[in-house]
Amino acid sequence: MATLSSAHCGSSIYGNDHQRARFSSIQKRFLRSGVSLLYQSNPIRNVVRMQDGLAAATVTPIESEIPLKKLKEGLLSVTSTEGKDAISVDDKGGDSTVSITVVGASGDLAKKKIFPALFALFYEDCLPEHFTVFGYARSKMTDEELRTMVSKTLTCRIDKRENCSEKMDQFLKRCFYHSGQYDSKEHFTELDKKLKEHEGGRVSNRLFYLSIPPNIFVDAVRCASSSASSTNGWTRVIVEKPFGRDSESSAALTRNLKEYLEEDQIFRIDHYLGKELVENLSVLRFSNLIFEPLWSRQYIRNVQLIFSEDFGTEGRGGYFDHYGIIRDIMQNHLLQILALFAMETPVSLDAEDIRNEKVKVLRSMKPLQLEDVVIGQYKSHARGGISYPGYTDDKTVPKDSLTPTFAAAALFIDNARWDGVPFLMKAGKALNTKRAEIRVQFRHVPGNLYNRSFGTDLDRATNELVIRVQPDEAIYLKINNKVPGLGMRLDRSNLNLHYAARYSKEIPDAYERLLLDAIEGERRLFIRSDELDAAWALFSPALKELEEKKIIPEYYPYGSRGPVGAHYLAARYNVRWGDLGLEQ
Ligand SMILES: NC(=O)C1=CN([C@@H]2O[C@H](COP(=O)(O)OP(=O)(O)OC[C@H]3O[C@@H](n4cnc5c(N)ncnc54)[C@H](OP(=O)(O)O)[C@@H]3O)[C@@H](O)[C@H]2O)C=CC1
Ligand SMILES: O=C1O[C@H](COP(=O)(O)O)[C@@H](O)[C@H](O)[C@H]1O
Repeated sequence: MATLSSAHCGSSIYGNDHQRARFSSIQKRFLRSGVSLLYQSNPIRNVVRMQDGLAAATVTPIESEIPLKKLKEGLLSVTSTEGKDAISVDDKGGDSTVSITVVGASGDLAKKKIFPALFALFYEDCLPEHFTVFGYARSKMTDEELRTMVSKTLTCRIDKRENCSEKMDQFLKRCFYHSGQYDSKEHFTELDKKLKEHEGGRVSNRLFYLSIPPNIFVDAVRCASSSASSTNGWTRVIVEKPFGRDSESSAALTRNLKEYLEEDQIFRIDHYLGKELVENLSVLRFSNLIFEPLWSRQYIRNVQLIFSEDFGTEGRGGYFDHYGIIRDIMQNHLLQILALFAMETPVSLDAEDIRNEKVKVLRSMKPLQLEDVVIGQYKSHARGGISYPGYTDDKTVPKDSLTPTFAAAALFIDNARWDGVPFLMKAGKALNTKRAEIRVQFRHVPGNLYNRSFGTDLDRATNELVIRVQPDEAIYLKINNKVPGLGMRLDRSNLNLHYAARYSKEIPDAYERLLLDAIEGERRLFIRSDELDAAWALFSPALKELEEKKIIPEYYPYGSRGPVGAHYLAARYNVRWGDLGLEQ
């Protein structure tokens, strides 16, 4: 019997019923050929994967009596295309390899996030046995210089420091560099040659991470797909945002990418979907009976999605000025959270089932109305003897720029569950705090016996569920509680799940989860093209109007709480921002 060893990298999503059912049908066919498989949830080590109607399994036999006569090196790889009802046995011998090419390796995101995430996966033993990392960019660098650059950004987890430098050395030895233009097929052909050398004749799987400015996405994809695609394994491309700047440009980008790639090869990344607490949203809601019955207009008064940073656009003003905060944060990160929050129960945890539900929510929403948006821009401010620059003080930003660095918006979902419930978003740079959170404010308790204890301010008495995505991850529920003692005094207290106190394990960076998923072919946390279209349809008209009418943003001092207009907007819907209370 073939057995599979267990590990910790894959997620239990692979163990859902639907996938188990598919696996069991493949298992039966295996049995006919004299091999039995055990279902195993870890897809990397055992390479047991179920994806989009395609199920694939690679099994390393441990017991010698397994009848795998026709296979070399004890490896069996089987793929089955659902629907076509076909199983092909691949007996090439040798296993597969994954080559990860970071296109734009000299850039900020590559250094800050991608290489460190790859190292963390390596450290955790989550990368396949045979993998290579290639940096690709125009800058001239040797392999050694890339390694030196990368090494400066690597850290080991606080809870895992053993063998740290040894592991870093091992990882760096797997990193290589190729210098080339993004629009040169010839240069990608050279890369292909190098990749092949490292792949050593194994089945080659290739992941390209486009960490470059969006205007060169299509050039890079054209060249990579024609000159450096895998010929016998998969080729996938991770595309970074921005995916266009409105409906038209986004559709054009999708069209152009699809000239060279199939939709299932495109992994549009929204790193907020890789954050631990965003991933936990569905778990919280669908696996706890106490929440799901409350998850509707009947009990929820409003939902707030809040993002704030306590620094400005420093260093990224050139990019930012072309997009602004609505495109940078709201149309993607906050809207994705909203869709996950508000979707109906998916048929299963399969990527397509989840994404189908997200699209339905997005398509049920009313496009954002101009009167439901407030925009702001930070101005310079001196505090404690330090002077903080205004947005337009950045040399890469035009002095007369009207680009919003802050926005608040009210959105509505026109469906039976959410009719009339305001979903308020607020996002800003250069504010007084750094945080991202979801706040769910519940309705007042009808005929509350204890109303007298709260006076006229009933808002103070309503329950609020806060999911603090970052920093210092937590989920807490504000409840009314009797202050211990002989009297009858109530206060507001928190039932608090504070991650640092509850879990000793360091929370992985979002990019780790997403890179691992892309390697595994798990698409659940990536944006499908119809989701993207629906997301742009909500924001494009208001964005166009804001720009055409040259609406002047409300100026707010660097480090403040942002424009007061945000409060008026909330008040119009009878809402008070939850992050501004005395006890938050
Ligand atoms: N940085 C961040 O925090 C985030 C970035 N992103 C997205 O990720 C992608 C990469 O971001 P980031 O690393 O900041 O980008 P960079 O501006 O640092 O660009 C990455 C690399 O692309 C090359 N490059 C830059 N400008 C041009 C140009 N005009 N023409 C050709 N090549 C160019 C440079 O490499 P070389 O000159 O060596 O070829 C550069 O090192 C972008 O799409 C960005 O929007 C998304 C979220 C956050
Ligand atoms: O996508 C982006 O996200 C970052 C914030 O990401 P976080 O994980 O640090 O919260 C933001 O600074 C940047 O402007 C935006 O492009």
